[in-house]
Amino acid sequence: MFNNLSEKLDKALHVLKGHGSITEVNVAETLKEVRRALLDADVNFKIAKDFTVRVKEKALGQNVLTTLQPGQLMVKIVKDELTELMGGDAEGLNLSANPSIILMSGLQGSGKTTFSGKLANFLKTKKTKKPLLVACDVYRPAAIDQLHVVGEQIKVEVFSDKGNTDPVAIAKAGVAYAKANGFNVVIIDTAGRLAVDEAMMTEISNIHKAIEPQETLFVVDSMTGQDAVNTAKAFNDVLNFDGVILTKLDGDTRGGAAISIKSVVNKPIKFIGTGEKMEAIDVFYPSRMADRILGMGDVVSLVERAQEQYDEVEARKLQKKIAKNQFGFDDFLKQIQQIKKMGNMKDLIGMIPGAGKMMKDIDIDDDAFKGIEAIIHSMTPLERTNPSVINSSRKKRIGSGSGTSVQEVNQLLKQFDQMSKMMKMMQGGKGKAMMQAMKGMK
Ligand SMILES: Nc1nc2c(ncn2[C@@H]2O[C@H](COP(=O)(O)OP(=O)(O)OP(=O)(O)O)[C@@H](O)[C@H]2O)c(=O)[nH]1
Repeated sequence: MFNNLSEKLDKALHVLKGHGSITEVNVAETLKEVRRALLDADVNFKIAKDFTVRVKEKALGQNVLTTLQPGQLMVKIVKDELTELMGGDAEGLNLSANPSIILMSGLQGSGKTTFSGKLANFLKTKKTKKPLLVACDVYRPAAIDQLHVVGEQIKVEVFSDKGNTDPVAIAKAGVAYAKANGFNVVIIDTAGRLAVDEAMMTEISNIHKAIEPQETLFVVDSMTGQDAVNTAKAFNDVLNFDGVILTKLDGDTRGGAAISIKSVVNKPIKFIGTGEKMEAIDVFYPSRMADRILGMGDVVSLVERAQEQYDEVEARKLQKKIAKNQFGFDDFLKQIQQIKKMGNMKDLIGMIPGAGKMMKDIDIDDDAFKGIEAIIHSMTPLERTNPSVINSSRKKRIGSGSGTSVQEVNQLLKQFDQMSKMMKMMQGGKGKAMMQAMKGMK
């Protein structure tokens, strides 16, 4: 996420981060570089210019150069301004009505259908709501099918009416169905077009008038940069929407949309989409995003994601197994699956302060665990619970079964052995011995 921008800002702020004396001249030079970095990230020219002017004014106002740690203060000012630019505080959804109606708008392919599913899943699991999805794309039957597939996947009911060509009527019928059947949130997925056009705007505005949603959300593909901002403006002029959803932030987006959208339409970004899976949704926190852009990581979100996957009962079972030396490959597999549920690896690593920069040239694919999983899947139940039985002929069989080499099998066995020892030590509180063991690990 935003690798290029992070790298450029890091370079721009290098001097201020304590790598040289700070003078009025290099502060000015730094700000010029910051502006260049923002422009390269496709941030609107005026926004980038105003941003640096504000940072400069603040720096002057706080007499940065005379403070004890001018560099750090400057970085803080940049961070605060970046946070402010992206919206200040996080803003949630208004779900006070029963049912609360949420209308999705946006261009075709922006990710409306996917996000509708993600949001329904999010509200169901986190806010214990009972959502209903309503399919209002009357032009593409495939779009209705897609929403049904999503609904099945997350176990949320989908309301549709395939023969009906009137999206307003479907939306109204969907809301009536929700009221009659005890759904307290209605998420209405609408049809998008390839570009902003009058027919689409009239249609969405008619749906909007007819159902009076509590939340009208505008979904936009962050990869489209400045176009995203222009489209947002066009939709906002017609719908006066309540919030923006930025999708595809997991890709190689330059970041311009995330930074500029709030100041152009004066509406908060409420959620971001970070992948194709239903779990790849995050509440948008401007301050955490600023931390990430400035390479400071986002430990809070990382811990939150870990907590979401944390199952106390399972954790206790695991603890007992470790204590009894019974931690096997099946348990290991479960752990891997839990990590995978937390999101894609590059994204997770980017949340660790400093790690994003360190790992920027290393290609971490989402299937980083594929080899390990294949090896474990090729083991027999006995081998999984009791790896010591794995002799050389078993290793050969596992290697050919998993499409890996005997060396790879050996490597995994060795790492697993070291890890088991380490976990045992952690249980016993033998910190020093654990450090010794860790030295031998990759
Ligand atoms: N990588 C990534 N892909 C996404 C994300 N959100 C959606 N997609 C993908 O983007 C494509 C378009 O998403 P849809 O949800 O079908 O878009 P839509 O806005 O409903 O499009 P129409 O129904 O055609 O109007 C699909 O292939 C999704 O899997 C995201 O956050 N990250």
